[in-house]
Amino acid sequence: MHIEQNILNKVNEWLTPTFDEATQEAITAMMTSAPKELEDSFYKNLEFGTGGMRGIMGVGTNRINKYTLGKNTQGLSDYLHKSFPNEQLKVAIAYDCRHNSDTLAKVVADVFSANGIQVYLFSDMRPTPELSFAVRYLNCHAGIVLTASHNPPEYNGYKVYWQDGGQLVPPQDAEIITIIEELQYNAISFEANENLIQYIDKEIDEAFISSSIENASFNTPQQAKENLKIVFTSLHGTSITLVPDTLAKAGYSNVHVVAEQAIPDGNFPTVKSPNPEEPEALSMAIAIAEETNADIVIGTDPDGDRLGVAVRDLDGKIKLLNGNQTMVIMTTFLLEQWKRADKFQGNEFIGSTIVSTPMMMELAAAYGVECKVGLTGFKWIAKFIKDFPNQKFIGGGEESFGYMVGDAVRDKDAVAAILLVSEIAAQAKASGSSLYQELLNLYIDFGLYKEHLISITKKGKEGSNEIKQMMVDLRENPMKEINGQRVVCIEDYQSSKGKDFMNNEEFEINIPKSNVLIYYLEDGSKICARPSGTEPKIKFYFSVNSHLDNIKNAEKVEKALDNKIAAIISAMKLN
Ligand SMILES: O=P([O-])(O)O[C@H]1O[C@H](COP(=O)(O)O)[C@@H](O)[C@H](O)[C@H]1O
Ligand SMILES: [Mg+2]
Repeated sequence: MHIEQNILNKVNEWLTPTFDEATQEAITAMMTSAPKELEDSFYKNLEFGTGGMRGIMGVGTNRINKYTLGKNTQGLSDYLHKSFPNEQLKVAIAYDCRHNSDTLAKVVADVFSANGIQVYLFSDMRPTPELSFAVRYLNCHAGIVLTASHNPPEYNGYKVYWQDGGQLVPPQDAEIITIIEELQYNAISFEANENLIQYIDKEIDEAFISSSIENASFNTPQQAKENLKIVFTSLHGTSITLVPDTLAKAGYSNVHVVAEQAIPDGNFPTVKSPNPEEPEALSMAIAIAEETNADIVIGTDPDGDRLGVAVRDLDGKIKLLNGNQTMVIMTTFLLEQWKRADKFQGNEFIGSTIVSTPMMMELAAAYGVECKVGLTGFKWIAKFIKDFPNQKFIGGGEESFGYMVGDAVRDKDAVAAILLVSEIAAQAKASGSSLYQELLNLYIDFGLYKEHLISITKKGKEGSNEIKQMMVDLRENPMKEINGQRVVCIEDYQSSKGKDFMNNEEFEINIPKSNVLIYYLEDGSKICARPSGTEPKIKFYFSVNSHLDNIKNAEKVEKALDNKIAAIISAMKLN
């Protein structure tokens, strides 16, 4: 196999004494046994994606290891010193349940401390939203979480937070990358200053739990809370450290924790994928809910920022909701609470993303609040809060099972979202309704919106090129008609240009550029295509909708919409 010279140059650098023996030995072995893997490991440097940097653990510039993360941290330390001269810099660090997350967290802490930066390091694994909270609580300049969220076990990652508690957004991420790229590996200071590393745990936990309860509790009577039977699973991840405690403190005593999945384990042994987006992830919890006659099933991803919810439908069958459905239920509930408490001042907003359900806009309009819509990634919702300090954020979410209540945490937060969804379910049950019934009521008011996501995995350098090519093909041969419906508008977020085919007018898109295409069809359907920024995948999002006149017809209408999505998928040759 031929490996390009520039890749070989990088490989040779990693065979010098700057790198430890184990690293050098691993590289030497790959040269003969796995040249393709060697190429994938070195052909580029890790990049910031939708949710920080993510990659497979191993040797190389395109892998997660102590050198790539050490270099990131050295670059970030330099950038912090430049951004805040003459200040005692402070950072908070958390990590998840993955292999090496704890040791990599210590490497990151060491490098920051070696650069004279005060470090607050969680003494054990914690959910990502707690880190966002801690950054603000401890007045830190930045924060890091060692996690690859729900990715497969061989992955790890580096989420970076700024002083507002939100993840880095452009152009700041590019500025930091420039500094990191200019650094040599031998410029990393690995020698810890232990005096600057302070371990944190209980105090932050208590503050975080109190804040979650304060933000996501809405006067639910104690009896209603006790009557709600919850099954909860942490899917071997971090949320076990806080969620049962938070639910108990909030008054929910009828909680069954899935014991087998409560054991943190980076192999995620009982699931194919620890991602609540995958219907299979909650199957163990759902089985327990069937046995115990529970009302609601809730599961979180390994870093505790996404949540999956399953509830009983009108026939009592357990039904998994998707991220869009939980998002509209939670948002409506919040808006309704604000309305009832007469809290609206005219400057409130909710937040969502361009690939999430358009129903969010309808909800906002109905309550007379603004819906700000950003690119994919919760960091864009957090940025709205930072950029519009005179407006009040009520809540917001995205299709990929993430939700945020209020602005104490500046990233999606499954801990607060679990409380909120429990409040909704408990209040609905107490009034003889159910969470599912509440969703159907929304469909009567706003139309039945059905969304679906397809992800096509394409790994490595070749896969990444194929994904790029698929996006190029979509741009070069714009679809005029899909499944018998005219394409009435196309938005290209890479060129920031849209075209309305009804009046043949072009328009500018006023949000930052990103490799995303959106098609709108004549019948109100919407299709988005984009490469994932966290995994080697291309994603296609479908949204269709229909009027619903009577709850009794919901199942029939939903089925018809499912069929429509299936027909669109075949028309686009994606199956
Ligand atoms: O993976 P998490 O839970 O950190 O979540 C991250 O990735 C998701 C998927 O991104 P992509 O479609 O680019 O893969 C984003 O929606 C989310 O906002 C981001 O925080
Ligand atoms: Mg996550």
